[in-house]
Amino acid sequence: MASDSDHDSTTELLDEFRAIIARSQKDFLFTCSGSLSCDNDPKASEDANPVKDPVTIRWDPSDASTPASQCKITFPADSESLSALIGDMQQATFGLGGKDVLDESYRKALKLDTTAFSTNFCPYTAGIMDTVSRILVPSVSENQTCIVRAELYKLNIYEGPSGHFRSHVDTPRSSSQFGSLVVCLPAAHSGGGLVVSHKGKTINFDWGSATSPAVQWAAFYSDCEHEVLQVLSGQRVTLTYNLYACKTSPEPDKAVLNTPLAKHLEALLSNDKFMPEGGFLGFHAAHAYPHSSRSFQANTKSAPGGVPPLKGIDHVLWQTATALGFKCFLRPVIGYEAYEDGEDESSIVQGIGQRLAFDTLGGEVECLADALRDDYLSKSIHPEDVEWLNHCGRKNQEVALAYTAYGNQASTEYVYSYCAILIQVQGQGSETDEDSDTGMEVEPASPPVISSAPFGG
Ligand SMILES: O=C(O)CCC(=O)C(=O)O
Ligand SMILES: [Fe+2]
Repeated sequence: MASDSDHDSTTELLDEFRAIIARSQKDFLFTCSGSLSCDNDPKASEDANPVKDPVTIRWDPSDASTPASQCKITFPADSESLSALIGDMQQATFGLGGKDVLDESYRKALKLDTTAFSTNFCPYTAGIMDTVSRILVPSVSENQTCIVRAELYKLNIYEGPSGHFRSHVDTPRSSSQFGSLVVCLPAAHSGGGLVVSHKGKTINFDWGSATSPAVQWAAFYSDCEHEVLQVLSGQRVTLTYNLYACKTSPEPDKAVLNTPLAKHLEALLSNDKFMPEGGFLGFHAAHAYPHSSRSFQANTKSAPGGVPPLKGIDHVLWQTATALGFKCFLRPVIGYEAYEDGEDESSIVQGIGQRLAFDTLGGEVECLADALRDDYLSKSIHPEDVEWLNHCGRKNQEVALAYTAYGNQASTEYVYSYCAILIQVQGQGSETDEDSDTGMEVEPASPPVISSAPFGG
């Protein structure tokens, strides 16, 4: 039996580790940005001015008799030259509860799909993807390669005086999508700031206030809420891209073991007085992750229960625990209504789902939590059996599984899930048998590998 002093020493270790996690969490960025000058200064070096050729867009005219020469625009562009393009664009919709909706009070913007336009702008040659990989796709060791891919999604124009897009998250197109990239082309406008928020922090990218022509951009984790404020005048022209990541090596990154976080986690987990009966050390993930249906996964090559690319502190904690030899699970945290025996009033309690993919994902967001609860909550572990490193940080009602109520596209295949990372502690007396019943489905291979990246949606 554990004595009082054993208990005190493990409590102290656990509290220290909680403090380290809380501090580290603040260090992680959720967005990055840049500006590429379009001043054609012949003296500027290529590094300082990577957008050498003017950015050009060519598009399909809505009237087939319009000559191709009139369906081309070069940036920086003024209102007059943008008018032909604007005339050939359609109103942009957004996703709400699995349906595409046109509602100008929520989103007023024009769009062209990638089937209807092409551009010479390339985020790789412009150096944007290097910055995005460095900042948003956390470090991988030399023996790990990570493929980061940007897929052009839309051309949008938000026009003054009323273009805007209210708060939403970007609908995940596959479990390997981690982010979104917005590239704002040089065209005069005012207002229209892109405001990105995460855990109480907010950043406003106000591209309309640039004093000289530039291609300005921002990338962010696509589960972060964001909005386009009202454009007051002019035209705000953007290219949007979906960002995908795929780690190709199953090796945990040993470099993470040199951090204070790793030293403390090791001290805690190697202390045989800590959770002597075994159990789980849990962390309410800083980010939400795509939750997909098994039938959808069966049709793609992504493995059921596969772990999506983790973001920020979530990635670091996972890497650290796996590099220390512990098994980790990424699981949805579900809020559901429960009735106490003999009570008439229900209360919202949290449950941990058995896996991050389930059988009956439908279009109706409301059905999702119910379906999940019925599908596998009964078999899963209870949150009270977990030693938590942090609080959930959301009001109980918001712990609901999916929150793509407002997305930028309708989806019935992927929604985001609030998640927990669970680190399995074996305990002294507990079985070490791989097949011991944890109440959890085992991940394939060594997460966070995605064995075959389902690039694209
Ligand atoms: O134009 C922007 O800055 C962002 C647009 C956006 O959020 C979207 O298309 O989903
Ligand atoms: Fe968006």
